[in-house]
Amino acid sequence: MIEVEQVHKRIGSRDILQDISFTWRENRMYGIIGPNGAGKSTLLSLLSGVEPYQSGRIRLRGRPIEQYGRKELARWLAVLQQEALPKAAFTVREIVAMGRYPFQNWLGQEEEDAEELVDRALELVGLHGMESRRLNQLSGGERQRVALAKVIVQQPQLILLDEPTTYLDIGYQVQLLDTVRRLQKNEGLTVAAVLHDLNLAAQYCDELIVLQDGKIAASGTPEEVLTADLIRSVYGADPIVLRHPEHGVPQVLLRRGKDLE
Ligand SMILES: Nc1ncnc2c1ncn2[C@@H]1O[C@H](COP(=O)(O)OP(=O)(O)OP(=O)(O)O)[C@@H](O)[C@H]1O
Repeated sequence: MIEVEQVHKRIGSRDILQDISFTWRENRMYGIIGPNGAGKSTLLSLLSGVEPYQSGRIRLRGRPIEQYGRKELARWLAVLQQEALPKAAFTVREIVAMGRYPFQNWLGQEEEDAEELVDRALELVGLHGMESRRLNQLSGGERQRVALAKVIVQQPQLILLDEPTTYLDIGYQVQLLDTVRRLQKNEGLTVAAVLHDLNLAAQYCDELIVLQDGKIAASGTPEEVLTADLIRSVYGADPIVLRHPEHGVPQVLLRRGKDLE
């Protein structure tokens, strides 16, 4: 689905990403983790085709990403970014329906019944009944769910999520990631999410990539990657790593400073 080969991204005189290589397959959920400023969002922008890079190669379904037109990319790749929602006072329903733009002809018509898709997406994210509310009348968490519904109506093969759980309380964090994971499994999609919460990353992702200073510090299954040593060396925190009592995946407990004992 995605092949990234020795990609290098420079902004000004700074190397933001260096020597990035990996292959992502269909029907998998990938997590991108790492400290602030490591290059996670930049990597996601490169994969979505909106950012150029200096050297290396990104191939989507065997074709270099540069060869795709905007609309063609949007027909099978969707990015969840709350900041990318329109600022003006559109209704929830209007915004979610905007996810169908790539499928419309120049008259704004399309073959699929978009209304039905919008209804289903609103239902899936629990926003049914709020469809005529305006975006500026919603909380951060509700807006995040609008952004997910807009992604769902796009019916993408690949979903890129940039910190999707920001603004969400723990109940909605689990609900959002459950929805994404169910969709990924039911439709056989590829999903990649930048996540700060290592415990959620371990529970939802098949594989993780750890970025540090623009380079891949580790990659593999959560079991392989989330060790106390790795977390210490990448984040400078000294954690306790346990197994989840139900799922067996690694879970990270933080320790406060020794002087506070
Ligand atoms: N337009 C830009 N101009 C200059 N530097 C930039 C630009 N965009 C990003 N950077 C720098 O590139 C580095 C990587 O940024 P990026 O946003 O990809 O990191 P991140 O891992 O997503 O961080 P965070 O966890 O804080 O969101 C940072 O040091 C950032 O300051």
